[in-house]
Amino acid sequence: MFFTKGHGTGNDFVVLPDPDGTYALTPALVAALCDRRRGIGADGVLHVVRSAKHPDAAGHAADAEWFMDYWNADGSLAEMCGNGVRVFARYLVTHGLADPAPDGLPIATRAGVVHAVIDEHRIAVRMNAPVITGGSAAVTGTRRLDGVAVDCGNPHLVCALAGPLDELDLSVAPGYDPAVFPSGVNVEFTVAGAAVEGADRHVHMRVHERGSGETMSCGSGALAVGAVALREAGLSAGAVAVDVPGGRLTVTRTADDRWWLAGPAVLVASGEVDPAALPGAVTEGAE
Ligand SMILES: N[C@@H](CCC[C@H](N)C(=O)O)C(=O)O
Repeated sequence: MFFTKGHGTGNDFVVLPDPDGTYALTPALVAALCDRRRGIGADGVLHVVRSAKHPDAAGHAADAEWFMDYWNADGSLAEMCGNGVRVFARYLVTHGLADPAPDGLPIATRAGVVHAVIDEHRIAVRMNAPVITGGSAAVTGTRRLDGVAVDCGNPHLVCALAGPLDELDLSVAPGYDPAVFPSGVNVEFTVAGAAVEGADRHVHMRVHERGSGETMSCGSGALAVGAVALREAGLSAGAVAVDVPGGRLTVTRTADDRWWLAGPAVLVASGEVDPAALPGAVTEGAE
């Protein structure tokens, strides 16, 4: 299987090109590819397949040629991955599978079609509007933290802290209310930052992702954090700089209610992986 490795602010992915949808990926194969010691290692897999060739995206084929079939490192599927879309767009354009469109390259996801605007260093994605759905709480260590539930296509819980983020132990998954999040949740922990140029708000964030553990960045998580920060500031439009362990993402809500997620997206390596050499000699699903 041919692959490319890429990342957006340290949120890293194995990109698997399969335009005609000949792979039947399995959770075991995805988990083996993402294994950081015995596989390639990544937070998730971006399966690059034509929308028309995948049952989860066939309904979007008229609007978006390409479907980002996103898998978490544990082999679970997710509806959305904001950094993944940006790396996916970089892959399509770099490999001549799509042209950068000035009004945005459409990409189908399980949460609908989003649009990526590409330049040399940054990729901005027009995301679907995040929806604040209410309150809930997360438990980390001995602390119970109130948070705001946000639907970005995938579920998020944004918990603001007074103290430093580096005191949190995110090697253990935070507890959450399964009645509020029956399919699990990505949990963002935030601390307000000092003012930065070009942003109305500045937030530091760490994240524990459903299906991947603590990652260096989460684009949809940054979108959720941006939505909460703008709401708390009483702003109906504005920009939020979100600093994650892997760099900076910018979330912008425009006056006409468009939501943008922007930051770097980089391809770092390409190669071939032998599924038979992966942990558990996973061959099923890799033709
Ligand atoms: N890192 C991603 C989110 C990936 C999916 C998430 N773990 C989930 O299960 O919802 C991002 O950049 O948005």
